[in-house]
Amino acid sequence: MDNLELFKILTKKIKEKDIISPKEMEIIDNNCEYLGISRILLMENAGKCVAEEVNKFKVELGEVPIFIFCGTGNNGGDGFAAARHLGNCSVILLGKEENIKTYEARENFKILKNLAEFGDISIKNVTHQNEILEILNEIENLDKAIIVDAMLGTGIRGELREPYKTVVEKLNEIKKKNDNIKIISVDVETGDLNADKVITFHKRKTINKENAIVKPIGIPKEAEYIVGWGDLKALSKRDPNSHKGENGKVLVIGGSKEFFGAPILTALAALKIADLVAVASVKDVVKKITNPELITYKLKGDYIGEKCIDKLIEISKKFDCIVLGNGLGVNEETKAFVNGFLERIGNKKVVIDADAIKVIEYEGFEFRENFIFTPHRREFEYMGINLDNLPSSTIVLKGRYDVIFNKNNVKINKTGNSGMTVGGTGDILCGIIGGLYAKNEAFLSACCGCFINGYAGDLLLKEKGYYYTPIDIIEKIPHVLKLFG
Ligand SMILES: NC(=O)C1=CN([C@@H]2O[C@H](COP(=O)(O)OP(=O)(O)OC[C@H]3O[C@@H](n4cnc5c(N)ncnc54)[C@H](O)[C@@H]3O)[C@@H](O)[C@H]2O)[C@@H](O)CC1
Ligand SMILES: [K+]
Repeated sequence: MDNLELFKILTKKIKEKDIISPKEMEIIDNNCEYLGISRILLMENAGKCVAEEVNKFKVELGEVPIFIFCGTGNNGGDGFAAARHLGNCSVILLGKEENIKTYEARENFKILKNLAEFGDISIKNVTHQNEILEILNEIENLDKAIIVDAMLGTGIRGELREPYKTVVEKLNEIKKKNDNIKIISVDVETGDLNADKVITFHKRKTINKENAIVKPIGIPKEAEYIVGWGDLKALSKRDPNSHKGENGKVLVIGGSKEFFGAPILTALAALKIADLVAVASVKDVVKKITNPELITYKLKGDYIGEKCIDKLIEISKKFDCIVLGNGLGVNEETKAFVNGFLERIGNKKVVIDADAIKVIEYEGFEFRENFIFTPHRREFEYMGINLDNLPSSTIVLKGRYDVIFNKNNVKINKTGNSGMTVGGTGDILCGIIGGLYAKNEAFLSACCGCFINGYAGDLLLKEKGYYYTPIDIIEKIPHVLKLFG
C-alpha cells in the first residue's frame, strides 16, 4: 500500500467533521486558494446562496424593501455579492469605503457602485451614529422588510464593538415589535442578533446556533485534506512583546558515538523557529557542536542508555517539546532508554523519529496524544499501526506525499521533490515539527512541518536544481515562514 492509498483508506475511516471552528474554516478558505480556487469565486457563490434565501422570504412577504448591512470584512463582501444578485435593495456599508479590507470585497463593492449609478441598488456609506440611527428609524416605521446581516462572520473576535453593537441592539428591538421584519444572517449571526435564518457556508461553525442552514459554496472536500499555506497562517503568531524563551524551548535527545550529524541538523532546524534549542547527547557529539546558539548537555557513555533517564527527565522539565531519536543508534542500551524515558515523560510534547521509532516495544505501547511520530515507510510498517483502531498520537508518514493522521484527523502534503531523498532531510523535518510543536497543537505542527520542509526544498530546486544540501534546506526555513506566516 503506498502513501496515497493509505491516505484514501484513512479518509474513509476517519469521520468527516460536521461542525468546524472559525479557525478550521479559515484554514480551509486559505487552502482553497492554495488549490487555485479564488476567494472571489467563493464569495460569488456565497452571495448567490444568500440571494436565494432572501427570495424565499419574498415569496412569503411579497415585494418588500431589502436592507443589506455590510461590514468591512469578507462577510460584508458576501453582502455586496448578494446585493448584485438581488438587485433593487439598499446596501448599508458600516464604515468607510477605503477601509474595506480585502481585494475581493473591494471588487464586489466597485461593481455595486457602477450599478448604483443608474440602477435600482442604493448604497449608503455610514460612519456616524446619527446616520445609522436614521436608517434604523426608517426600518422601524416599515410594515415589512428583509434585513440581511452581512456585518461580521468568522472574523468576529471578542465583545461586539461599535458601530455593530448599536445596529444589533436596535434591530433586535425592532424585530421584537414586528415579526414581519425578517432577518437573515450571512455565515454567522453578528453578536447576539436575533436572526430568523442563518445561512452558513460549507459547514456549521462552532459559533453557530443549531438552526443554521448549511449551504455549499463550491469548496471541494479536498480543501479539507490538503496541507497548504492555510495551515501555516493558523500557526500561533509571535508576540512582538515576548521575552526570551517565550516562543518555544526545544530539547533534542539523540546522537551516539557513531552518529553525530543527525541531532545537530535537527537542532539547527528547530532553532529557526523556537527561541531556545538544546542538544542532550554523548560526549563525542557534544564536542562536535561548535554553534554558539545551541545549548548542550553532555551525557556519559557511547550511547544514551537507561542510566541517563533520571537526568533527562529532569532536564526535559525546562523545555516545551522534546525531539527524540536522531542518531541514537539501535541497540539494547538505547532500547532500554527510549522505552523507559517515554514511560516516564507523562504528557510532555515529544516528537519521536528515526532510531527511537525502531527501538520502541509496540506490544501494549500507549500511543498518547502528546506524541508525534515521523516514520518513513519501513519504520511505519515496523510500528504495526492498526488501521481499525487509529492512535491518539499524530503520525507523519513521510514520502512523495506525506500522510499526517491521528484518530480524528487526516491530511496529505504534496510539497517536496526528489532532491530531498538525501540523508538529513528527515532530521530537519522533525526539528521543524519540534520547533512548531513547542507553541502549537500536535496535528497542526505536524502538517506545517511537512509543508515547510517540502516547500523549502521546492524553492531550492528552482534556485539550484538538485544540487542542494540539508543545510541549504535549513537556511530556507525562514523564507517559507516569511512567505506565508
Ligand atoms: N475567506 C473566504 O475565502 C471566504 C469567506 N467568506 C466570508 O468571509 C467571512 C470572514 O471574513 P473576514 O475574515 O474578513 O472576517 P469578517 O468579515 O467576519 O470581519 C472581520 C473584521 O471585523 C472586525 N471585528 C472583529 N471582531 C469584531 C467585534 N467584536 N466588533 C467589531 N468589529 C469586529 C475586525 O476589524 C475584522 O477585520 C466569512 O464569515 C464569510 O462570510 C465567504 O466569502 C466565502 C469565502
Ligand atoms: K453575519
